[in-house]
Amino acid sequence: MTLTEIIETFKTKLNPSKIMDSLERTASFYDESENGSGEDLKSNPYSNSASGSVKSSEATRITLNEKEPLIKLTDVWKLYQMGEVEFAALKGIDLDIYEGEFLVGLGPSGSGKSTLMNLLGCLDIPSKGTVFLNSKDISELEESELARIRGQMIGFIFQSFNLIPTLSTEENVLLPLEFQEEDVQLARKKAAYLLDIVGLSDKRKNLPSQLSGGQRQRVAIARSLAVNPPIILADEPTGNLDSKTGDYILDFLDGLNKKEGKTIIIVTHDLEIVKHATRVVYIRDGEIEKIEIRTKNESEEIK
Ligand SMILES: Nc1ncnc2c1ncn2[C@@H]1O[C@H](COP(=O)(O)OP(=O)(O)OP(=O)(O)O)[C@@H](O)[C@H]1O
Repeated sequence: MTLTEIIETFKTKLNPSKIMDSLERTASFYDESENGSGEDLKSNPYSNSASGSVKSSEATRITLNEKEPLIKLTDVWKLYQMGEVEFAALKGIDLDIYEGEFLVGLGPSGSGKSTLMNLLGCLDIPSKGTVFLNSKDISELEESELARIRGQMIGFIFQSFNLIPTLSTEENVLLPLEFQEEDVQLARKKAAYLLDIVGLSDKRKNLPSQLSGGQRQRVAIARSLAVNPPIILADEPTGNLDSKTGDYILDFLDGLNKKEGKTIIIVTHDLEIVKHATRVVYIRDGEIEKIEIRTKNESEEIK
């Protein structure tokens, strides 16, 4: 199925005209470039320099100063109604996350890690308490405003954020750029560049079903980086991966943190991930059990 055919299918079912217009422009660009434009898609479209970095030249500090948290949770509760019974998945979480941290949330199954990630990623709002993103109370924002901020600021590497099965690897990476109304030609250069840095240039035409689990995870990473967000949230990024692919992904995220200053937040069961952390938050039964600050030496000891 060609991209144009996929768009026609979507059109008849959904008809979100703005997105469709944008996708159509992409399709026409594809059709033209299929004939071979000979352009260099591997030069870094995020930067004027050829440093091989995702970092854009316009990347700047988000918070006013380093003492101000990028994300702040105060007395956050998440309650689920189970028939007559109310279940507290999070019980009064207080947590400040600063720009440039590599924060790992560790906890057993059912401790509330994914619930916490949904709140940190502004995908959900707390039942009680407040989540501030760059000093803005997220529950006071309109859904459209929240979606816009989320789209610009946060890249998600979640197992549940599945790739769209009918779109190729490259088209999946292009999607967030379409939502940001990125110039089609630049968007395509960005997608090609990102697929190159996650080592999947040769798979750009493949559908997700034609990729291994680790390759799909790498596409999800490329997609999460497409809009060059300053915050990356990852829920079990190494889950179901062989150790080699898992290490590759963690080293990649580590590089984004150390070289690009991106804020990385990961929740996991995987103790191996701790060695990359600047702080480890231990979660148990919906509460923070303890927080550990890690120095470089401690991180190296674990290796
Ligand atoms: N929509 C929901 N309705 C009711 N209970 C829920 C809901 N979502 C999560 N829970 C419960 O909240 C608790 C925390 O769930 P959560 O998914 O955050 O845990 P987790 O630490 O991420 O677990 P895992 O490591 O197994 O993914 C669990 O007891 C779960 O059953």
